[in-house]
Amino acid sequence: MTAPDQTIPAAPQAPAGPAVPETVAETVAVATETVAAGRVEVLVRRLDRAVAPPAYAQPSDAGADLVTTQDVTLAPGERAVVGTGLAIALPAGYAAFVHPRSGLAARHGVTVVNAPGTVDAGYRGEIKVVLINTDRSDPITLRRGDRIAQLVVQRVEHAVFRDVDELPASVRGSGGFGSTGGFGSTEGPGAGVGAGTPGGAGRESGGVRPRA
Ligand SMILES: O=c1ccn([C@H]2C[C@H](O)[C@@H](COP(=O)(O)OP(=O)(O)OP(=O)(O)O)O2)c(=O)[nH]1
Repeated sequence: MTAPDQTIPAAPQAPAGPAVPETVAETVAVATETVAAGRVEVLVRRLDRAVAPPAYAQPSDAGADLVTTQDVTLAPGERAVVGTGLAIALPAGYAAFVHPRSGLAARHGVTVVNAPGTVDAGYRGEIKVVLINTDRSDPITLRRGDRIAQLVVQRVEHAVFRDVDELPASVRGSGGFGSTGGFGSTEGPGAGVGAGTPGGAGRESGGVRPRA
């Protein structure tokens, strides 16, 4: 494998990202080091060889930056599906989440429509970012190599969904959006979305009753 001539740095101001192992021995060494450091190894396939693997700009960052592989101009209110040039294989029990970058959001109103986008462990296609320009007057142009989003890798539980007739009581009950007050809600618990549905807010009935 030859090194790419022109790699798009994932985080230009950050220290260089992880070196890409070139041989089997290097790959094994990197994997061993990763496990020893208590980190999860994520295999990255660079569909666009000029794109570096995702990198954390700071050691304590939760998200690794993703870049766009294309120039894109978004008019006010316009959205676009943008390629990152990367595909990954996550270990079973993990997912990766495509989050907006706060700086882009605060300065330009650019965010991720489906935030956070969910990348399933079994997905092998290119990671795409669904961007939208929420600014009401200014278009924005993003250039190939610009950092547009961040990828957060997390362990996820697989639930066993058990069908029951009643749920255990809780302090919140079925009080939904806004039921704890604020934004004009003056009626307290039970006023929010969800109140009044079967088994409503403040319900006192007891434990789980399995479906007969
Ligand atoms: O921001 C995102 C979100 C998803 N994906 C990829 C990875 C994910 O595994 C796949 C499907 O995403 P999701 O399950 O969210 O989409 P869906 O609309 O529910 O599609 P599907 O029916 O294929 O699950 O698309 C991305 O590349 N970027």
